[in-house]
Amino acid sequence: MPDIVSQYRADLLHSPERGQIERIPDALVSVDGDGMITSVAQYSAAKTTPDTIDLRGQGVLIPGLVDLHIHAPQFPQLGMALDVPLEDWLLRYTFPLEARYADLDFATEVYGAMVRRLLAGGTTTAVYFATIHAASSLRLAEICVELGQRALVGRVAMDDPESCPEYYRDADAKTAIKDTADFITAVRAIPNNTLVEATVTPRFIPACSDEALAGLGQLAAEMNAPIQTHCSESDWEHHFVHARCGMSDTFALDSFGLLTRRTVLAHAGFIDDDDMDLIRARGAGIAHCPLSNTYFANAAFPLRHALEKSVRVGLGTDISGGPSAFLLDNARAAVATSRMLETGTDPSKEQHSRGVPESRIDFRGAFWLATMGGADVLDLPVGLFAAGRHFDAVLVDLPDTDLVPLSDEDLLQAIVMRATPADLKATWVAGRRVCDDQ
Ligand SMILES: Nc1nc2[nH]cnc2c(=O)[nH]1
Repeated sequence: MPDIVSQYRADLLHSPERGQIERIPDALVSVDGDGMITSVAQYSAAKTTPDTIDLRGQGVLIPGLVDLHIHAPQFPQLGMALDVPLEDWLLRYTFPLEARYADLDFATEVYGAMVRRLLAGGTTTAVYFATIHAASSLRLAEICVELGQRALVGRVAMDDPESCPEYYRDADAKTAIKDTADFITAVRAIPNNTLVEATVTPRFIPACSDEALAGLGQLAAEMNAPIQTHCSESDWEHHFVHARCGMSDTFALDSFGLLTRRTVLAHAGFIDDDDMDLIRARGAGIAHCPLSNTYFANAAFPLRHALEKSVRVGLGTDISGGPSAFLLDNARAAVATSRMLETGTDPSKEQHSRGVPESRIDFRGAFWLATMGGADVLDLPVGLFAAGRHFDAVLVDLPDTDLVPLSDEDLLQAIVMRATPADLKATWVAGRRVCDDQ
């Protein structure tokens, strides 16, 4: 095992179990040359080196945030074009923007700016959809390696001429599958790449032919690759798949070999109990994107029900279906939408018939989703300060927290509910400080 190369003296705040938080004041975190935590101890009891980095008085250290769903090419339209339904949005705004990534210079500029912005916002692990373009999708993976962000990156497959415009689609199913295989091989060949993995990425069932979906399922199995796609996102999408496949997205994806332990399903707002049981049985996970769902989903994802059925769930910003690149905006939106689902929203209805009882989560659950929940979906050893986990961390210095004494719970609630990117003072991924200008 590599020797200890860094030690951090800091106040730690993390969530080992859903619903629980743990604060370790004045801790010493030891990290080896691979960026792996070797021990977490009380400072007074620990053996230190003279170079220990003392973060006391500069804020509290939380685990890095895990964003399970980002459309990297949509970063330039963040906060825009949210006034139309999903199916119009794709055709009017999003496909024309994504088509521009045939231009490698444009891709390099946008992807560099975006990865820097996300690191400054504490996103240490990101799951990206890129575009259909092999070269610029590879450039995104290279930029993540260079700037030090842990990531899963997918070259998007979409070949169905019925739903994808001629100017932006794969020529046919064979091209979609071959370009995906070549992309995975190319990402695996990036020099010094310990951070980025390539995914098989059928955009969603409506954009792909059956031949492409089946071929991509087979490819994922052959190359042991992770998979990401959209699932039961909106009324339109959910009914489209039922009409075409005669079953839900979940069952259809499974029939194509696309529902595995390594699958991340974005949104999943319309999944029912049978879908949840199948998702749990296959071990797939869900990227819950509450801000995006507000605009495109037509309903609130039954988050707590899914968690109580032991479905693995984390959070996604869904840039740019959601208007914020900051994952904690989605953590607080997850709290808000779960409470609206529980209470209901139509005041003309009686209280007892207005909502779905026992739907709410609180700030503890939201913090867990943003850290450990995402780590769990990806089976990555991040999300927690413990030996054997990567040192992916964020230093948060929330203003005005010294005006009255705060309990650990108060401090965490304040971070989850009101921190902004400006309150994040440093970000580390695998022991490397990746953000100097916060
Ligand atoms: N939110 C969202 N849903 C999709 N479904 C298919 N493509 C997309 C996309 O880019 N964003």
